[in-house]
Parts: sequence; C-alpha cells; structure tokens
Amino acid sequence: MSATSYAASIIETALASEQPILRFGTFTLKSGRSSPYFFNFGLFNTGSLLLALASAFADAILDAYPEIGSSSAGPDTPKVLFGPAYKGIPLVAAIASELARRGRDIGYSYNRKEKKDHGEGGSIVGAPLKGQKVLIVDDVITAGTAIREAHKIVESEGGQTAGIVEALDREERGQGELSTVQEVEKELGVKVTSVVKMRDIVAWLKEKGKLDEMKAMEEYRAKWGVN
Ligand SMILES: O=P(O)(O)OC[C@H]1O[C@H](OP(=O)(O)OP(=O)(O)O)[C@H](O)[C@@H]1O
Repeated sequence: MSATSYAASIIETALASEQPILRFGTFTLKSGRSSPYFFNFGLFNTGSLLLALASAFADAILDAYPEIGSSSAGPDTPKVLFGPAYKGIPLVAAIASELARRGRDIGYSYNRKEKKDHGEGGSIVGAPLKGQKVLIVDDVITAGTAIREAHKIVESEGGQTAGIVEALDREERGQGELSTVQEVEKELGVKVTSVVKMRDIVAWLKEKGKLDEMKAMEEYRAKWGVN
C-alpha cells in the first residue's frame, strides 16, 4: 500500500516547514504512551501552510464524497461543513473556500464557545444547519469528546451529521480494542474520513527509504495499533 497523494503532500509540507509540524523521535502522549512520532496541527500557522492543509482536506473530502458541492449531489451528500470551536473554525473557512475554488460551493458554519445575547445572538455562526446533511471537520480526534459534542450541536440545530473529517488518524486502540475513530463511527453510525492515517506515514517512510523511523513506527503499531 502506498500513501495517498494528499497524505504524502501533507507529510512533506509538515516536515519541510520552518517549525517542524511532524517530528520523529520519542514523544510521551497524554495517554502515557511513548510515540515515535508527533504531529502538531497547531503549527499550520501561516497562510501558505493553511492553504496546503485546506487543499489536502479538500482532496480527502472529494475522495470520500465525489459529488459534494456539485449539481449532481444527492440528498445524502453533505451540504454544510461544521467546524467546532476553536480549531475547527479556520479549517472549515479555508476548506470551503478551497472547494469553491474548485467549483464546489457548500456552506460552512461553526459554534461559539460562549453564547452571545446581543446582535444576531445564538451560538452558531454561518450557514444554517437546520434540515441539512452536515460534515463535521476537526484537526484531531483523541478521546472523541469534541466530536461527540459537535454532533450534539448539529442535532440540536436540526441538522444531521452525515460524516466526520479529521486531519490525522493515529489508528491506535483507545481503552478497549477499538480506536476512538472506530468507536465514534459505531456510535454515531457515520464514516470518519482522515487526511493522513498512521499507515500513510509508514508507507511514506518506506517509499523514502527512511527505514529506522519506519521500524519504530511498525513496532509502535504492533503494540498499540488497531486491526
Ligand atoms: O477528541 P478529544 O479528546 O476531544 O480531543 C480533540 C479535540 O481537542 C482539541 O481541541 P480543544 O478541545 O483543545 O479545543 P480548542 O479547539 O478550542 O483548542 C482538538 O482541536 C480537538 O477538537
């Protein structure tokens, strides 16, 4: 298996950036696991890096939903991107404009963390979710709290979660045998699409002949990876 072209492109952008976004080494995660790699999505912090990330997201979204934003889109195709505050906000704005640049026009919206009682009020900003099929976008799913919360917001606004897209799937077990992504898919009955998966990073390292890093990743996957 080889890495998807958009995964490879994000991996390369992440490695080449001034402050390395993707690093190989030894990193202790919040879970206590010692990981051979670390992806810091907060470091996609310039216009060009955000554009590269939005473009890879758009590629992954078009791969998963080929008709999105087109005149042939069916009733089950997502019509609105929803980005949970805060990190989902710039993501949905950038991805929606990148999709528009490719001739695919869809709505985007996001929540406020604190309700506003003046002006237009409410806790949602952007395209209405009522009666819409919604694609939730976030950078990472760790314990799944933010995504479950975002799903509740979509439902409470009268929308329907049609799918979820995240930047990175570490493809490792949570508390039980399943990964958080697999648990969320089961629980919400929707597909989670990821721009980069752990297996893409392994495949990319193999293609580039970076065998020490690849070996460390394989060992980690054997210990913590999902089937
Ligand atoms: O799956 P989880 O365990 O919920 O972790 C993932 C969430 O955590 C981070 O956001 P955070 O909650 O820190 O909020 P922020 O976007 O405002 O920084 C991240 O952007 C995800 O939304």
